[in-house]
Amino acid sequence: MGVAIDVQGLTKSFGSQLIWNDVTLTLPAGEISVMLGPSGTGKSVFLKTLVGLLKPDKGSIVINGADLVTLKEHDLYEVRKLFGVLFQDGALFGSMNLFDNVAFPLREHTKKTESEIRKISLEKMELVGLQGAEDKLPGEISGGMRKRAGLARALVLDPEILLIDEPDSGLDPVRTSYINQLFIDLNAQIDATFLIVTHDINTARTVPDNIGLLYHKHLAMFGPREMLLSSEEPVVRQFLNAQTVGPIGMSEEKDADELAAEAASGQQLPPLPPIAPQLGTSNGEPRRGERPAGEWCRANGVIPPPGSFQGPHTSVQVPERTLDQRPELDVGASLDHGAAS
Ligand SMILES: Nc1ncnc2c1ncn2[C@@H]1O[C@H](COP(=O)(O)OP(=O)(O)OP(=O)(O)O)[C@@H](O)[C@H]1O
Repeated sequence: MGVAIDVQGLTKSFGSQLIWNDVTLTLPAGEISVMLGPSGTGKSVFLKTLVGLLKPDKGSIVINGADLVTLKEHDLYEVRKLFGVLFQDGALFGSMNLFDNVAFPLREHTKKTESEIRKISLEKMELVGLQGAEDKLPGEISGGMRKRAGLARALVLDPEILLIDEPDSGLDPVRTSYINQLFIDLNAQIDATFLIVTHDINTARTVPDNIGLLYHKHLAMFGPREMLLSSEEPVVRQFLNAQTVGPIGMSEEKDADELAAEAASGQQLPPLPPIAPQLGTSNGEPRRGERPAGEWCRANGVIPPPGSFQGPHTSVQVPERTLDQRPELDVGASLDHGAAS
């Protein structure tokens, strides 16, 4: 279970508006990847393109040897069954109760009997902690419950790929933690490939195996979590540390004058914070894509910031870093776990 998605040279525009150009990355099978980026950089457009709802101008999206971009409508329909998608608001039908919402894809896309549908739907509702809420209408429940109902619905067809758009939008930090834990536990149980779009920096730091950053109409970087979290690239540092100092401005990237003024006033990005330990499963079983903490840093001669990986269960020794071994912008767009083994 869980398939890799191999994206090569993907480009998307709407009319004359280029959204992103030449995006190349591999989402590794069974791992959790997070896509970050300032508002409007086309993260949702990327998810919709992956699932075939939007057609790219150029490039390929290869899953199990088939390129989604060139598939005929009928074959695309079949490949789409590999996907479960959780949209921002759960995208539930307001007039249907939660059970009927969750059962909907099974009734639409399978020939299962009503008793089979009931069994599967209740099982997925239990998985996301919604047992007992079957008869509630979407309008009667909280945003967090709606997201979990959307997740149960995304799971009923046993997807091999889960695309999740801003699961934390509108959730308080505690519920965000619960839903993040749910993703990690689900990933360990069902072994699907996850791609999560988020603005939540804590989620980005602790949940994924891999992180990508869309910025200025391209994929600025994509790679193992430790690579991004130890990166000295200004745009990565600014974004992952939620700073105003750096190349990203309020509406777009800052121009040379603004950056010069920032430098002249002595404003600098603060030092990198420690790399937090990756969140584990709640039952202590290893994650699908689990690697020893600090492994990427060790393999690449990068010293993580002081205090990194200091969690309840981890304490790691890493060697001296040589600066010229640091990853550079753009070069990490394809994963190189081989280097880390
Ligand atoms: N169907 C469409 N037709 C035309 N333009 C679109 C369409 N869908 C999205 N866009 C444009 O693409 C750009 C990227 O939108 P998208 O929603 O993917 O950004 P995002 O990175 O997900 O933003 P946010 O973080 O704010 O949710 C926006 O300028 C948006 O207006």
